[in-house]
Amino acid sequence: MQKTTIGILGAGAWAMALANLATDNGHEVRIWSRGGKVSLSAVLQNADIILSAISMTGVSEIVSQMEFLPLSAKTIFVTATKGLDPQTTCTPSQIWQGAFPDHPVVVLSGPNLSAEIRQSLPAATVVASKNQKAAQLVQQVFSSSCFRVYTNPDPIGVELGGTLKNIMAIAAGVCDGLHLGTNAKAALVTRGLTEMVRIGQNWGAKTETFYGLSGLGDLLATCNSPLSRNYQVGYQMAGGKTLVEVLANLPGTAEGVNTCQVLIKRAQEHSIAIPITEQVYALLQGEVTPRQALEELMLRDIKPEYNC
Ligand SMILES: NC(=O)C1=CN([C@@H]2O[C@H](COP(=O)(O)OP(=O)(O)OC[C@H]3O[C@@H](n4cnc5c(N)ncnc54)[C@H](OP(=O)(O)O)[C@@H]3O)[C@@H](O)[C@H]2O)C=CC1
Ligand SMILES: O=C(CO)COP(=O)(O)O
Repeated sequence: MQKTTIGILGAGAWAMALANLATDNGHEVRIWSRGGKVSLSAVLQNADIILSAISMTGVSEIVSQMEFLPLSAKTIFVTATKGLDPQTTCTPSQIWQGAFPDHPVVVLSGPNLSAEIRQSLPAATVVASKNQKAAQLVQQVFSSSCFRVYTNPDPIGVELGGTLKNIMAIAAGVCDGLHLGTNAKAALVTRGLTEMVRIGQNWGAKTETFYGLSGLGDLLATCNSPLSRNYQVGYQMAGGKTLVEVLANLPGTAEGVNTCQVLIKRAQEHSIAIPITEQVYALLQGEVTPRQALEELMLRDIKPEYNC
């Protein structure tokens, strides 16, 4: 395929794993980070693709900086951040699209623990956009024998899958940390997926997207791996540490902590039932112990599995 120029925003674990994939495929990659030597305008100049893999806390800020910088009219934006904006509850792709309405925006999300990808272990992901050509170009740029990339026409569904599973990964870490067993874990992950689908439907996402790689796939990866920072938050809190203690030693970002807070706000505004998220939030706030959170979930009113 043709060689493209890719500007990558962020130099964290995920940004560098994606940079390696594109470099290995022969593309020109320029990396920007706030502490780095290369200027933002130099990284953006004539870029075919600008990929953001910065934490949610930095997205609005970087978007505002970029609005005043020159861009190629053909530039495609790719967002790989898994979080929600605390002020607006918007997803990263909504922020990028709002600021750059004339450019295609592609969401890249899937079961992609960066430490495994950097070892070239096999993995699959999804690139989703309303602009099919843009998604196909990004698919080609990152596809390889160890990284299989699928396209998808539901960006909000793909993005929410990767974002919401972080909360369930915290809960799964608690489940394993308390040694609650395989039945409990299966129940948690399954009801967690139901909760994710309910939130997604309210947001206008397609239900089937949540049963794909970016939903169920990422849920399975992060709820079962000690490599997941979100899982580690829950696991270590179940072991008696406070959130502050866990975050002080965590390598990198656990987006589920902030996402949980934003989701509580959004669920209240839209009357969405999110019992697991509520318990994770109460735990993170120090309002309940892991055992109390478990008890609250187990003793909820009994009811049918699905609302028919
Ligand atoms: N690691 C993984 O396995 C995966 C991560 N993701 C998602 O990718 C995103 C980044 O994760 P990850 O790379 O692991 O996190 P890291 O903590 O390793 O890196 C975060 C990056 O974001 C930058 N950043 C943070 N705040 C700002 C800001 N205000 N302005 C500019 N840059 C900022 C950091 O810069 P600095 O170093 O200067 O602080 C750093 O480059 C998250 O949303 C995560 O959920 C998605 C899939 C896989
Ligand atoms: O999103 C991820 C894997 O797909 C990374 O998970 P953590 O952010 O919990 O490490």
